[in-house]
Amino acid sequence: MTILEKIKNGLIVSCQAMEDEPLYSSYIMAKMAKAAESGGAVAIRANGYYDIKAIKAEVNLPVIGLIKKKYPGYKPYITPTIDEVDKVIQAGADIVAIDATKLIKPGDITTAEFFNTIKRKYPEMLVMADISTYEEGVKAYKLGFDLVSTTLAGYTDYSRKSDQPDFELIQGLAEDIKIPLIAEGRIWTPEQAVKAIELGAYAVVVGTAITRPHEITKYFVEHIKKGGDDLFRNKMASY
Ligand SMILES: CC(=O)N[C@H](C=O)[C@@H](O)[C@H](O)[C@H](O)COP(=O)(O)O
Repeated sequence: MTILEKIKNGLIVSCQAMEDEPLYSSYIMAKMAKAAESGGAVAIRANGYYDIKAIKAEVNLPVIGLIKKKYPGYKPYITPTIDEVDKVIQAGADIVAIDATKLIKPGDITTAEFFNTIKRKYPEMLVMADISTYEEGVKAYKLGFDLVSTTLAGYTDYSRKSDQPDFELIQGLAEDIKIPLIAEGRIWTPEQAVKAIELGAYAVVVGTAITRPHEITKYFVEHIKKGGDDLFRNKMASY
């Protein structure tokens, strides 16, 4: 089975912790990936050379690798230059995810130029386009990317903001591009994951709702507080 066949209609779990997060550790991310594998995930999305390496050693699943790195003066931070691409591939990733927005990347190069450089150097490598709008998704498809993901929807200055997944974008791109469209970003419930697949997504990525316990805790605490406030108000109103 090819990698794309393996991930079809499945759940990809993003196992990422940044330096300022409590679970920042390649050991912990590898265990997170192991847990995701036991639960039936079809692939893992991971950030950083050491995390990717540790995860590849721990699980028998395809890994979508990226390296988040900020360069002064440039906005793209997901695998923004060929140096990060090299490292992602050296770590053993099966797919490399890069910023494929319209934003100019370090070295003043466009997504098209960057993509061509990658494919010249690594013709066999699957490259995922992390995009934020419909136009960027269509452009990535036309450039020859292997997959498109809605990763950056809501995270560029000019894309639609919401606390929900961008279902309109998922549906629009799934209909109009002839390569796998991955639904990613703010998917918190199984119902939302199913909806994304029903709208045409090839697979779904869930990160925070599975692998960022501090955010999951916050989500519960906020709901309890809000519920508690409403309850309190209702109680007061009844006196
Ligand atoms: C915008 C950005 O930098 N997204 C990153 C991309 O790799 C990750 O921080 C997200 O966790 C991932 O996309 C999964 O999304 P969510 O955690 O919402 O399920």
